[in-house]
Order: sequence, then C-alpha cells, then structure tokens
Amino acid sequence: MQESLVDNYGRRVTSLRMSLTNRCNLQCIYCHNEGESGSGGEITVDEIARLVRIATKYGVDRVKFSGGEPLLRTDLEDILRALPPLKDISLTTNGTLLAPRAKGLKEAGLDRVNISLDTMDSGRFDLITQRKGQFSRVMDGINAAIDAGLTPVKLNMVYLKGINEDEIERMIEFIRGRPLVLQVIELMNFKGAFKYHADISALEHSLKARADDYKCREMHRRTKYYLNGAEVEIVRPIDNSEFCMNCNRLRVTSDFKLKPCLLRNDNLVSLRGLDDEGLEKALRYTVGIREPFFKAAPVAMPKKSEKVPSEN
Ligand SMILES: Nc1nc2c(ncn2[C@@H]2O[C@H](COP(=O)(O)OP(=O)(O)OP(=O)(O)O)[C@@H](O)[C@H]2O)c(=O)[nH]1
Ligand code: SF4
Ligand code: SF4
Repeated sequence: MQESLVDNYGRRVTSLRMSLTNRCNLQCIYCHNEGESGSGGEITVDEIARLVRIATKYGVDRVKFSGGEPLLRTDLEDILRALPPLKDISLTTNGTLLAPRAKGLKEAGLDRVNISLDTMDSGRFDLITQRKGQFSRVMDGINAAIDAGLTPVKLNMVYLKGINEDEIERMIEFIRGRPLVLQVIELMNFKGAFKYHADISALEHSLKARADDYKCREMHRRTKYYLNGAEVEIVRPIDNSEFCMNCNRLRVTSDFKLKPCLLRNDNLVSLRGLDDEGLEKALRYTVGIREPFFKAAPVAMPKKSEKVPSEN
C-alpha cells in the first residue's frame, strides 16, 4: 500500500506549493512573497523534478508554482516538461508576462492559472501594484489563458478597505458565464498593509444569502458560492483554525528549502545538496514538524462542581 505524508495533526500533505523566484516586476502594497526571503540561488529544474518525483511516491499529486513572479523564470516550460504525471499543475501569476507564453505553457503541461486582479480600474491597479501601465497586460494575460485552455482561470482579488470593496459586483459581472472564478482573499498582515484590512465575513454572509448553491472545498474548507453563472470562492485565512486544520500543502522556497507554514520562518528545512535518499528523509521529517498556525482553543473541561450540560 502507498505510504502517505500525514502530520501529527492528522493533516495529509497532497500538494507542493513551490516558489520559483523571489523576483517580481510589480510591487504590490500587500505582497507577502509566500512568507520567504530566499537568499540562496534559485531552485533548479533538476531539484524540482527530483523532489516532485519523490513526493509522488507518497501520494502528492498536485503542484502549484508561485513566486515572486514565476514567469520571470525563462525555464518554466522546461520545469513543466520535467515533472512526473500529476493530477493538477497550476501557476499563480500576476499575469503581466503571460500572454505570449500561455499556449506554450499549456503544451508543456500546465493545467490552469490563477491571476491577480484586485481591481477593474487601471488607476487603482497602478496604486496597488506601484507600477504604471500594467493593467492592460494583465487583461491580455487573462484572455490568452482562456484561449490556451488554462482554465478555469482564477482571478485573485485581495479585498482592500477603501480601495476595492465597492468592486465585488463589477468583478462578478466580469466572470459571469466565462471560464473564470473569482477568488476573494482576506488581506494578511504583510508589509504593514493591515490598514487596508476589510472584514470579509460580512461579504461572505451576503454572498451566502443570495447564492443559488454553495460547496466546501477540502483544502482549507474554503467555501465556493454559485451565483447565476458566476463562481466566487472566499479565502479567509486569519484567525481561522478550520482553514489551518485543512491545510494540505507543503511549501518549497525559491532557494530549495521546505517550509511547513506560510506564516513561519523558524522551521525551514534546507534541501540543497541532498541526494534522493536525503530528500526523502527531509520530506518525511518536515511533515513531522508541521503544525497548524491558528489552532482552535482547547475546549475547557467542566470542573467537578459544574453541572455537565446534557447532550440534548
Ligand atoms: N494562510 C494561508 N494563505 C494561503 C495559503 N494558500 C493560499 N493562501 C492565500 O490564498 C491566496 C491565493 O492563493 P493562490 O496561489 O492563488 O492559490 P490557491 O487559491 O491557494 O490554490 P487553488 O485554489 O488550488 O488554485 C494566497 O496569496 C494567500 O493569500 C495557505 O496555505 N495559508
Ligand atoms: S505580483 Fe505577487 S509577488 Fe509580485 S509584488 Fe504583487 S503580490 Fe508580490
Ligand atoms: S498552517 Fe495555516 S497559516 Fe500555515 S500555511 Fe497552512 S493554512 Fe497557511
């Protein structure tokens, strides 16, 4: 029987999330850079292929590539071609460099892409990304991804107080009836951006109230809402123990370290220079030290003098 990678909290690792570079051509006000500062040389095609091959022996069948901006890697197509067969290979990108490469990426084995799109307003886009003139390139990237069949294309919208809260309806109209999914993401506190943090639970309640249907994903127990031909997924990571208890991905940094949690940097495991046997050991060890970042508060046991509430 195939062995699997289960941590001490019963969470099974089925997916690797690999950062290919720390570099990016944008400078978003909230960037978390996958919680890393990778200072060594960038992970190579061979390192990626070996690690993924070993992980698949343990039932890992999904890989997500992210960055920085992963399309700054000119060898991304080589990376894709070097992978063993997997159920799902996806890429998270800012979309600015995607249009000319979308078809080739599909041919090299990429299944789908997630593209950051916080706003439909190019002025706001410049403000968020701290760059000028990139909005139309992202739109070209979205269209090229659809044409190439890198679908469903998920649009990542970080929900930002005072910047884009008023654009949810516009985004829903944009995706309706197309192979697009809107993913609304609660802002995490990186780069001191918390002043833009907006309460996403109110939005989630209103979506739930008007949705035709909704369904819970296994990963992070995220909910997807279906609204008359539009699919909206809510990503609510903060103080959410259910999200962390259903975290099934292990991160790999751009300088080839295993990273058990996005929000921690004190327990990275370096892989550079290890042979296949060493990689396998390191993989199992790292799964053993994984823990949910947000944990549910332990349920207090009633004191002897307290009446135990009956089940019904
Ligand atoms: N705290 C936390 N946030 C995450 C994690 N994974 C994703 N996120 C958040 O979700 C955002 C979008 O992630 P994506 O890279 O588009 O991928 P995804 O939505 O997680 O994965 P798919 O839906 O399978 O494509 C990230 O920028 C994070 O803000 C995680 O493991 N922990
Ligand atoms: S596009 Fe992504 S990696 Fe680049 S600055 Fe924005 S959030 Fe960070
Ligand atoms: S444990 Fe929680 S915070 Fe850490 S990576 Fe998983 S979901 Fe994110």
